[in-house]
Amino acid sequence: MEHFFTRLEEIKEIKQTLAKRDWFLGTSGNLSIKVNDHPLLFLVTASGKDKTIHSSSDFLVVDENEQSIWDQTKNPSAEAILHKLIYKNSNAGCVLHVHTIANNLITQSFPTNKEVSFSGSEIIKALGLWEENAEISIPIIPNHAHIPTLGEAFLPHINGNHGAVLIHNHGITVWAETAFEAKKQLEAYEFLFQLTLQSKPTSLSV
Ligand SMILES: CSC[C@@H](O)[C@@H](O)C(=O)COP(=O)(O)O
Ligand SMILES: [Zn+2]
Repeated sequence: MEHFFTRLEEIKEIKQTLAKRDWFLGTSGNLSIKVNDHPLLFLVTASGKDKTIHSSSDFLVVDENEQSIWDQTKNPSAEAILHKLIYKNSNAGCVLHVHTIANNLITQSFPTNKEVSFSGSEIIKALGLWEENAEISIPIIPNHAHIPTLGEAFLPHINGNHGAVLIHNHGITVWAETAFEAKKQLEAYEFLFQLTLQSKPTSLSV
């Protein structure tokens, strides 16, 4: 139980920090953190809430079928299936999804089902790449309105315990083994998007 409350505090703190940055405009975004491996249980944001307002009912515990195990009065995030797929196919412990102007604009610059690559910035080290001239690539998938179809497009890109997928004209989903790492990586990606959009086009390649 101590483990549960520690995880809850971690994800609440991330929600508060990201809310201060206006990364949950229009009720967008969803966050989760794993609380048990077998059976899979994770805390995930309730669907459709104003995520800049914080209360004790912000998160639900859901199982591997994305069903709330205690509270039936609220629905889990509509995108809980993506979080579930990540937890079932990696050792990730935390998943963060945000819509920002920068991550939307980046997807508009490139075709879907391709990837966008970044290099030449020190912040790439925050993504775990320490070699000189390291390059990081992020896939861009179509924004299927049917969430199981979105899940099918997402699944092939879950290739490790940390990673990221851009959804066209929608947002980014980032995962990592810990909440600290997931937040750090999300911030590094958003830094790269903003840097690229505000720089000359030469730092961007497909
Ligand atoms: C209102 S934003 C669009 C939503 O459908 C979705 O993309 C989102 O990020 C938030 O959905 P939610 O069900 O609150 O987790
Ligand atoms: Zn979304």
